[in-house]
Amino acid sequence: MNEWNWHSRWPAPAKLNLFLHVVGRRADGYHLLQTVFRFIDRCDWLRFSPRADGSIELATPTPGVAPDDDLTVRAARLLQAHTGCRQGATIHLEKTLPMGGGLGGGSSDAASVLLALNHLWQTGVPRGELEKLGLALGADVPVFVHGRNCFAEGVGETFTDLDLPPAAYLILQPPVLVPTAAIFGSPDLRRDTPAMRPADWRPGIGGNDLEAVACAAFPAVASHLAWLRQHAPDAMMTGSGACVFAAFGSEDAAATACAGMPEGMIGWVANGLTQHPLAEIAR
Ligand SMILES: C[C@](O)(CO)[C@H](O)COP(=O)(O)OP(=O)(O)OC[C@H]1O[C@@H](n2ccc(N)nc2=O)[C@H](O)[C@@H]1O
Ligand SMILES: Nc1ncnc2c1ncn2[C@@H]1O[C@H](COP(=O)(O)OP(=O)(O)OP(=O)(O)O)[C@@H](O)[C@H]1O
Repeated sequence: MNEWNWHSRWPAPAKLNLFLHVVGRRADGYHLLQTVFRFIDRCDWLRFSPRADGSIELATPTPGVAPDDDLTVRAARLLQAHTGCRQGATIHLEKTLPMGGGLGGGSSDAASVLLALNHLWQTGVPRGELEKLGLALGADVPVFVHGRNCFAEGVGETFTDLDLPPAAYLILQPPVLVPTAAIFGSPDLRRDTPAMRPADWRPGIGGNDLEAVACAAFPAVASHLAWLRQHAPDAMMTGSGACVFAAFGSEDAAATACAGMPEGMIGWVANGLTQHPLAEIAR
């Protein structure tokens, strides 16, 4: 795709988990999931400048994250190490997505860095190999590299692609940062939901097994969910929280519910994407 170059502004879209079941646990403690990932049109944005000195610099440090720990920097260095590439880059990251929001913001940033620098450095790593590389950075990174809405299994790295109908979502952003590891580590988490066949899933099937634990630990998640359920009974949490969302029949209906939010509640309308905006790169 020739239109992507060093002058481009690269999107890193958010995801929603349209359902999320915990169906088991691996020996290393990671959980076996079944989930449907849907990309939405709310994004972080990245720009890159080339560097001849081979170093990776983040020009816009993320508040609360040391630059060396930032998933963007770690992704760029991982690609360098994997390919032996001697080129560097300065990364500019414009954050829109909340951290610890269950929208996969940091994971999406990392995936877009892998896709963008693989293209800009011309390192030619095939997408399937990039997905595996991404898994070393986090369980949510591979799906953003994969680029298709899908039913995911394993720890979230085995995909069955899905064509999802258009949908408008109202997403509420409780003012808390939910630590994913603490939710998965809770003794109260149910880990034995029976697995389903990907072909049997339809929109509306399944809930989020992490929701009860997150609501108990973070009352703001519970109160936002309770408010949203008055307008849309199918509302649920995405990922390990904190954000909660519901699908509406139209963007107008979602916007009307959004306009009725109580003072101080943060929420916004987003549309489901048919695929990741970088889905065709490196395919
Ligand atoms: C909840 C989801 O957002 C659903 O899409 C993801 O499963 C979380 O993916 P992520 O944020 O990329 O998570 P990671 O950074 O890989 O893992 C954070 C922590 O969550 C726990 N974790 C994560 C994923 C998984 N399938 N099982 C787990 O038990 C592990 O304790 C891990 O140390
Ligand atoms: N570029 C980045 N953007 C956001 N978080 C980052 C970044 N780099 C590192 N992090 C760390 O990753 C943590 C998780 O961030 P992220 O926004 O991916 O959470 P999340 O939306 O809950 O993701 P998930 O849905 O994957 O659980 C943050 O609390 C932060 O410490």
